Amino acid sequence: MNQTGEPLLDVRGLCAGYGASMVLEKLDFSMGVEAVAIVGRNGMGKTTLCDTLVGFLPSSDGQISLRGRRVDGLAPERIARMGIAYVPQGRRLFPSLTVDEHLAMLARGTRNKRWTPEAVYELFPRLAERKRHSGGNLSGGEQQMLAVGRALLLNADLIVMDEPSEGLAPTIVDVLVDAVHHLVDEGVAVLVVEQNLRAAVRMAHRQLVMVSGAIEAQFAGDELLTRPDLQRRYLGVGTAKEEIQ
Ligand SMILES: Nc1ncnc2c1ncn2[C@@H]1O[C@H](COP(=O)(O)OP(=O)(O)OP(=O)(O)O)[C@@H](O)[C@H]1O
Repeated sequence: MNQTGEPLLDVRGLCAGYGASMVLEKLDFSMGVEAVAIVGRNGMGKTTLCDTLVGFLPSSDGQISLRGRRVDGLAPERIARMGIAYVPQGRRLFPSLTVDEHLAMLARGTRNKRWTPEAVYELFPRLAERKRHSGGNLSGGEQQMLAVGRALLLNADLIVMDEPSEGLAPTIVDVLVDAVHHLVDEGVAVLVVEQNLRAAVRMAHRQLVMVSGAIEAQFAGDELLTRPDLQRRYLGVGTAKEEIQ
């Protein structure tokens, strides 16, 4: 919330889907300048929510507001300019462009703005060492850092990340967790979809559980991690030790 009590992002009664098949069913949530995780079983609509928030998928009903301004119905480029950046699953980088070139492409017009390629290199020193490597030659973790760096160069108020820890080594997940905390300290909100519950809990103090296209429950801190009964009920996992990474 800001000083006027208005949330950064407010989602009300959001409905979206593919043709006749509705996936998001009157979904509600709001968030301030904080990190919030969306967790849930496969196929519950998490990626559909991300795609709808950033305008890749049109909503069929409901509202999405960023600092009180409606963004639903706008084109993705417009939503990005208004302050929502997307780090999609799979990262979508250009295999033949170098790290520097990826960042330079978005750095135009970043004068006097908080996030510059230099600031991204400071946040991820590993990327600075790889400046001249092409996207196709980066490790999964480096690709993820570059994808987050690109989103930062849009000087967004909110970054939506879909499964950022997927396929990454634990030490690289640690770097991402630190980066998310740093971003929030810098005033950038992060909405992160995560299958990895441990990573979700470490990145975000507040976790929303998505069931069949709606937010069914909300947890804070590490309660979900320590409660196998809740994991079974909401995430469909067996025992915490066996299945939570
Ligand atoms: N392009 C599409 N066309 C039709 N149906 C789709 C499309 N993308 C996703 N779906 C369906 O929408 C539902 C929600 O999928 P979504 O990918 O949003 O779930 P998810 O919670 O992100 O799961 P996962 O973690 O497996 O990606 C699923 O039933 C899926 O089959």
